[in-house]
Formats: sequence, C-alpha cells, structure tokens
Amino acid sequence: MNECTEFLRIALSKGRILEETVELLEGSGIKCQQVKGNGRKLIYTDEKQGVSFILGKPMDIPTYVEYGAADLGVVGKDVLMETEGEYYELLDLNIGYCKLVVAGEKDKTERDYRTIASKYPKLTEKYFESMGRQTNIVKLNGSVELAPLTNLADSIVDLVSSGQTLRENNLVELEKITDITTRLIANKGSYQLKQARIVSLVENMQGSI
Ligand SMILES: Nc1ncnc2c1ncn2[C@@H]1O[C@H](COP(=O)(O)OP(=O)(O)OP(=O)(O)O)[C@@H](O)[C@H]1O
Ligand SMILES: O=P(O)(O)OC[C@H]1O[C@H](OP(=O)(O)OP(=O)(O)O)[C@H](O)[C@@H]1O
Repeated sequence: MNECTEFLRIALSKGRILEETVELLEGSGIKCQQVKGNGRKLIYTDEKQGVSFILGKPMDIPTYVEYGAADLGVVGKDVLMETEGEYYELLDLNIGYCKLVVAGEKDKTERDYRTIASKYPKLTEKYFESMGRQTNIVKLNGSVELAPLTNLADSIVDLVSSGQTLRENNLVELEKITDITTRLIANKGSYQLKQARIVSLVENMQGSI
C-alpha cells in the first residue's frame, strides 16, 4: 500500500450514530472500537490499518469532507440536506433511522403554520417554499420541541424516531417530510486519488450493511 495516496482519513459523527457506525466499520474489517471510549481525543490514527478517524460534530462532517480535511465522512441525510456541500454521496449505510417531520399541537391545520422553529432552517425553508407556503423560520440549536410550548413558534421541523419526545411534550406529527438514514460521503479529489482503497471499503461496507 502506498501510504501517501492510500491512507484514509474518515470523519465520524460523534453522538448517537457513533456506536452503530463503529459496528458497521468493524463488520467491514476496519478496527475502530477505540473511538467509542469516553475520552476527549478527537483523532485516532492507526498506521497499521492506514486509517485515521476524525471525531466531529455531525453538522461539521460535510465541511471536513468538502474541504479535503477528511477523505470520507459518515453523517445523517438530515445534515446533508441542510448543508448541501460539494462531495460524493457513496452509500446509504442503513443505520440512524429516523424521519424528518413537521410537528406541532394537535388539530393544527396547514394555514396555522406561520412560524416554524428548527435546527434545519435551510431545509425547512426549501420544503415550505417548494409548496408555495410562506413561513417565518426560527433557527434553534436543540430541544426544538420547546418552541411551540413557549409560543416561540407555532410548529417545528425536527427528527422523530421513537416519538417519545413529541408525546411527552403533547405534540404530534403533522406532516412527514422524509425518512432519514446515515450516509457515507467522499471528498471529490480523494475519490479520484484513492479510488481503489475507497471502492474496496465501500464494497466491504455494502457486504456488512
Ligand atoms: N432520535 C433520533 N433517532 C435516530 N437517529 C437520530 C435521532 N436524532 C438524530 N438522529 C441521527 O443522528 C445524527 C446525529 O444526531 P445527534 O443527536 O447525535 O447529533 P446532533 O443533535 O446534531 O448534535 P449535538 O447534540 O452535538 O448538537 C442526526 O444527524 C440524525 O441523522
Ligand atoms: O422520537 P424520539 O426518539 O424522542 O427522538 C427525537 C428527538 O431526538 C432528537 O433530539 P436529540 O436527542 O438529538 O436532542 P436535541 O433536541 O438537543 O437535538 C430530535 O431532535 C428529537 O428531539
């Protein structure tokens, strides 16, 4: 293996998809259990495997990949839809299942949506614009379900998996926007330069999905 061209830098999303990501990579023959620890280390380099793992915030993973600070990235489709960068989307990893929805208090009708709170302002704007529905969007960074409860907004665009957060806050799904899963993305230049190694990794991952 030529270290210069074939060493792979993989940016992984910290947080809730990390465990499933590690299982998938391990199943594809890449050892990376150490990234699951509770430490504060942000890069793990494994010279023997020719791989380094970069642990980033989910919203930042496309940036590392687009600018070539990482060759590959593992990130939710929600983040890709919001950030819209320049990279190749190589694979649906079939982990991190959830859906993106419009939610609010029961009995709201379409006409009631005026102010929508979300961690995904761009995606939200596009969704409503594509249907010719005018809205104001309030950007929040988390616990978005608080917005309708405090009258900051009349509804939200957010992820739902078990539905527990909506239920416990007396909110309901009003519209489903799309299903979400985790994706493998690649820097465009890296894909050309390190194609053999990336294609072989993708094939191994496909086998263990
Ligand atoms: N409730 C959920 N169930 C399943 N997958 C989810 C859920 N919430 C988020 N995800 C997926 O996991 C990814 C990472 O979510 P996570 O909550 O770890 O990060 P985040 O909220 O973006 O980051 P942070 O909490 O650090 O701001 C999301 O981008 C999405 O693809
Ligand atoms: O349907 P559920 O299983 O309840 O999951 C949905 C919740 O999970 C995510 O939040 P997260 O835990 O990432 O926290 P956040 O609100 O700070 O983003 C999402 O934003 C919802 O709030």
